[in-house]
Amino acid sequence: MFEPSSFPPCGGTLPRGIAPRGLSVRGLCNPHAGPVDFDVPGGACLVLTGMSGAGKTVLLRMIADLDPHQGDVALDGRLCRAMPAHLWRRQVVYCPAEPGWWSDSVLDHLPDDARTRDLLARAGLRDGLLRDPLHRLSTGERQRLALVRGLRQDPRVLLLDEPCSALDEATTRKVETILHAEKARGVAIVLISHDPRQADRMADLRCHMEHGRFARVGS
Ligand SMILES: Nc1ncnc2c1ncn2[C@@H]1O[C@H](COP(=O)(O)OP(=O)(O)OP(=O)(O)O)[C@@H](O)[C@H]1O
Repeated sequence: MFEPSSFPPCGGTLPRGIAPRGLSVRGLCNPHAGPVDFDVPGGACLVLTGMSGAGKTVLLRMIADLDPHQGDVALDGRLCRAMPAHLWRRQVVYCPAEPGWWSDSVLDHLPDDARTRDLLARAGLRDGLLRDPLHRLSTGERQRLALVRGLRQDPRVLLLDEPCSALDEATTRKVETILHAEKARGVAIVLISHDPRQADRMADLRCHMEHGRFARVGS
């Protein structure tokens, strides 16, 4: 059974000012983005903005430990580099702008149970979609399904790359209601959005990226 607490914090003194709570990022960089430093407490949403190519996706992929990087990322003072990758990614869930699927069957990706059906309903998705082949689903349906798949892991951190880019206004609001509920249960969210109104509705913290760096930081 997975026990996050079985990975101890790094002794009494955490390296380079890493926060003892929430998501903490210090000196994170690779050739395409960074270095950046920031903290997202549990229950808060950092909205990441910036022009196409600014480095937003690269930043999320480094936090998820999917791209090579230097610097430190920690959750509740526990360093990513001190933890097996699969355990890190079970807690720190990345939902890409274009979700990947390893089979065409929705049921290969998430179980048909009450929790899934509840999440589907809250995301505005019909139950019957569980029996459909993935290639028949719309872009927006696949986008929301990927979010449901991520939420099924009960993440501590959600890294969301334009999760509503294919959605209409009403469906976007349903997804935002889900994200507010995740915040209320203490999940830290990093959300890439090109929609200023969504940023206003969701952001507790804001960072605007230019050329791989944070050009503006605010709340
Ligand atoms: N593995 C790689 N090799 C070479 N260049 C890369 C690699 N990964 C990312 N880049 C480059 O880094 C830059 C930042 O890419 P990134 O995908 O993070 O942009 P973005 O801010 O998410 O843009 P968008 O809003 O269009 O999604 C881009 O110029 C991209 O081409």
